[in-house]
Amino acid sequence: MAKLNFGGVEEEVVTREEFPLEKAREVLKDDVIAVIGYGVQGPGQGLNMKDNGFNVIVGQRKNSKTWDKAVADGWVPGETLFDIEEALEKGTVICYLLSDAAQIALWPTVKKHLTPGKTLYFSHGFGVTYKDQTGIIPPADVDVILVAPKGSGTSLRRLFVEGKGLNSSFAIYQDATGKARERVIAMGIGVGSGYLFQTDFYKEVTSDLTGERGTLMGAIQGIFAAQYEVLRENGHSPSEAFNETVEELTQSLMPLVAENGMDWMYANCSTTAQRGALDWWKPFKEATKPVFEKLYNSVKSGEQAQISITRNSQPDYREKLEVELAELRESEMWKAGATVRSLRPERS
Ligand SMILES: NC(=O)c1ccc[n+]([C@@H]2O[C@H](COP(=O)([O-])OP(=O)(O)OC[C@H]3O[C@@H](n4cnc5c(N)ncnc54)[C@H](O)[C@@H]3O)[C@@H](O)[C@H]2O)c1
Ligand SMILES: CC(C)(O)[C@@H](O)C(=O)O
Ligand SMILES: [Mg+2]
Ligand SMILES: [Mg+2]
Repeated sequence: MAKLNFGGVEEEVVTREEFPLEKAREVLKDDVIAVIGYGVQGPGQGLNMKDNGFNVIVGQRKNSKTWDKAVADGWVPGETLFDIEEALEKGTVICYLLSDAAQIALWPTVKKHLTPGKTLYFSHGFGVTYKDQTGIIPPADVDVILVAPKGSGTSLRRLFVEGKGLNSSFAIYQDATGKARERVIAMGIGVGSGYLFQTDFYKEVTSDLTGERGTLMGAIQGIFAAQYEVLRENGHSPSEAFNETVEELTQSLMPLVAENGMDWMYANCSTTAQRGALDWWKPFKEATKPVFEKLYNSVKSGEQAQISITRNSQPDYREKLEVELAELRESEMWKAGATVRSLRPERS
């Protein structure tokens, strides 16, 4: 593993150079990798592994939209696409990529097919960390591993196709074969990770649940909405408010942050902007830190997991989510956003 200095802290990471794809293929050459579930991660990881030369099959409910999507993506019924039980039977590595809530309902079926020597693979520490709530307790004679791409399965696939890669964390919960380490790294390389950093199941789930509720998804929408509202309440037009809140960030400034860090983005703005940003980031930090602390505690206590399980286990959870997503989509801010996006020169 390469030792690198992350802001003064030494960490070990696994790069593609030290664990090349050929080695990953060699490690898993006798395996049948069964991707169970074809939502967001299923297609990303499954297609990347297939294109990387691994022996991959998909297990999905027949007569479902996602079965049809799998067929459209090139998986062949009876050859590489099976119903869930058949895929569980054939797979030696079971990639459990159903939604976290659905993993609970299907667990007794999965467990039945986890014969000694098989590998149970997750992309989230959720199921086993919150085992008191999920009932997911793997048998002792299987390897239990995790590769969690740090981003959407959609980006995982897109970046792979572009010859790039998302970073992933990896963890070992149970090493029954003594080979779990090389097998988890081989899976991580196989799904198209740019590099891999080690964690454990607990740290993965607590950081991941915090991140997506926080700056990655929840907090960002909250801050956008607050600023947009203040601008509108003070007489600014929707296009001005949207451009000054979202469009400039995603189109101009975040790419600069991604490329070379925050100070470099600041340095590419006016001295007036820099003065203001340097003065104001601290009050924003102070105002939001208590919310992040509350969030982290709610994750740590298992409350966030329980909410997710309860809400996403209801038979009509999809319809209810769709109503809430539609509320966002139909808000003035995001409707203004749709118009702004349509005006991007590359779209016209
Ligand atoms: N979405 C992401 O990009 C992402 C990123 C990193 C990690 N993860 C993790 O990867 C795993 C899979 O997440 P996802 O977002 O791809 O899942 P998802 O919510 O898209 O659902 C995956 C599949 O579960 C199926 N499903 C739902 N309920 C079912 C049921 N009762 N019986 C059988 N199948 C059912 C759906 O049809 C779908 O094919 C989760 O552990 C998640 O936390 C997801
Ligand atoms: C893509 C995310 C937010 O990183 C993932 O954690 C998820 O749950 O979908
Ligand atoms: Mg997540
Ligand atoms: Mg995540």
